[in-house]
Amino acid sequence: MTEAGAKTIHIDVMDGAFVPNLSYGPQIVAALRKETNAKLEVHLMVQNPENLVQAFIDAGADSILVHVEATQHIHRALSLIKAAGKEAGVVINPGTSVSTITPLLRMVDQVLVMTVDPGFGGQKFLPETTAKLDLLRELRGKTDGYDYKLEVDGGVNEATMPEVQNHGVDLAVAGSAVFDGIDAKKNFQKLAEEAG
Ligand SMILES: O=C(CO)[C@H](O)[C@H](O)COP(=O)(O)O
Repeated sequence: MTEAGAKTIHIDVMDGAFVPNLSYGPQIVAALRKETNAKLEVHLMVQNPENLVQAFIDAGADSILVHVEATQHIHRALSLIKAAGKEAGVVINPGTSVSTITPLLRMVDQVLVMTVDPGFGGQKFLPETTAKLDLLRELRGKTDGYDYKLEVDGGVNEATMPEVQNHGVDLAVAGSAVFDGIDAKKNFQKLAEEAG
């Protein structure tokens, strides 16, 4: 993917508890770190992410995203990431409103708005989530100290990319739109070209 021009690799970590699926741990991040200088963005879909952030920092993550729904100590999780000099992002599921994270917006580098319920690739984009992008952009525009990037994840493909771009996203995660089919490099380049 980096040969195709990808600057960031989004790594989905799932624990089989916060989401009904299981993926991998920090070893995969450490292995990738040895192979690439691309930005490694770790999306922790795990319960109590504050217990795991250090392991992913040690493995070489550049940025760590934690779900507000996954912990009673979201401020602690984000503080640990920031204290290590890494980028910190907060993630909200489709059923979570922006007001849940407003006390955190000053401390984050990124807000990831899930455009599907997390757990599986290949799901259908939920258009009702885009109102949150507008609100987050509006808040960022009018509030001193809000300096986060806006990101979406889930169901992003050639058909939905223009829609999320209309809502002003800075970053979009694409899974199946890139990796389904026979030529992931070509898929990525097509999507990146469309995004401009
Ligand atoms: O985090 C996810 C699943 O838990 C995302 O949905 C995934 O990263 C993107 O996959 P796709 O582009 O196929 O929807």
